Amino acid sequence: MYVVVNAAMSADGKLSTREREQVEISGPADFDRVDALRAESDAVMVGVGTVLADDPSLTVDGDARRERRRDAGKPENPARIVADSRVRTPTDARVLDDRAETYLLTSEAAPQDFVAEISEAGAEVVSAGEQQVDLPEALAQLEDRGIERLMVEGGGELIFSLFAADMVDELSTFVGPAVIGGWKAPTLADGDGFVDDFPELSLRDVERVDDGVLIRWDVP
Ligand SMILES: NC(=O)c1ccc[n+]([C@@H]2O[C@H](COP(=O)([O-])OP(=O)(O)OC[C@H]3O[C@@H](n4cnc5c(N)ncnc54)[C@H](O)[C@@H]3O)[C@@H](O)[C@H]2O)c1
Ligand SMILES: Nc1nc(=O)c(N)c(NC[C@H](O)[C@H](O)[C@H](O)COP(=O)(O)O)[nH]1
Repeated sequence: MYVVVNAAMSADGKLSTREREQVEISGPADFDRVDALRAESDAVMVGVGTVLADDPSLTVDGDARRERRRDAGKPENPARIVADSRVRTPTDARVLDDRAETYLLTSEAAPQDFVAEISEAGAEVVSAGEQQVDLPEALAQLEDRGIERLMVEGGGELIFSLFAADMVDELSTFVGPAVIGGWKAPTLADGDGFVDDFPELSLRDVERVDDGVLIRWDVP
């Protein structure tokens, strides 16, 4: 599986405010690039923190892009994946609508009645790990179901775990023209953080987009 992480951060490296309120960091050209990236992917993944904060739909916006996918014999929208160890996704979340297939990755710690409810609401539940989703195991199960190219949109906790599991192949960050600040505001990689053995990145390219900068890194 090839894993691309994409996120937008403020000039000071934050993904959103300390209230975890979504901020439009990207401009129109960057949002359009994100839509194209979604359309090129077999699945788009977020952590449940992002579902609770933003209620994203994670579908492809551009009609022509959805049509191209159909012409290529693919579903109109990529699958959606939510890492949600204990099933905190609300049953009325947009990721559970019928516009795309949705996988909920959970752990053995997920209450069985929540698992039943979320399956009834339309998600396919994949269980891996004891307390937290075991990402390598869960993503291997999804690879068996044909997900080869995965785009991850965040947030910071999930992105950290993917780096910690050495599962990221590519990182794109749009750095936008705002300062958000705040000790508690989510950053690109949160979780426990690394103290040594930092993942090394190799700079692929840098481009001016909207009023910010798009930086693309390979993770060798
Ligand atoms: N600017 C951007 O590009 C962007 C993108 C996405 C999210 N965001 C923002 O990020 C914030 C949410 O980020 P976050 O870090 O709070 O949550 P997150 O989206 O990273 O979700 C984290 C949650 O995922 C679950 N999870 C399951 N298995 C896990 C694992 N192995 N490792 C880590 N988490 C696992 C846990 O319940 C954990 O609490 C929101 O404020 C949202 O607006 C911004
Ligand atoms: N690329 C990007 N630039 C931003 O400025 C920003 N705030 C996000 N945030 C990502 C977050 O996950 C959002 O929730 C989804 O981008 C919304 O997705 P939908 O349009 O609802 O599908 N992402």
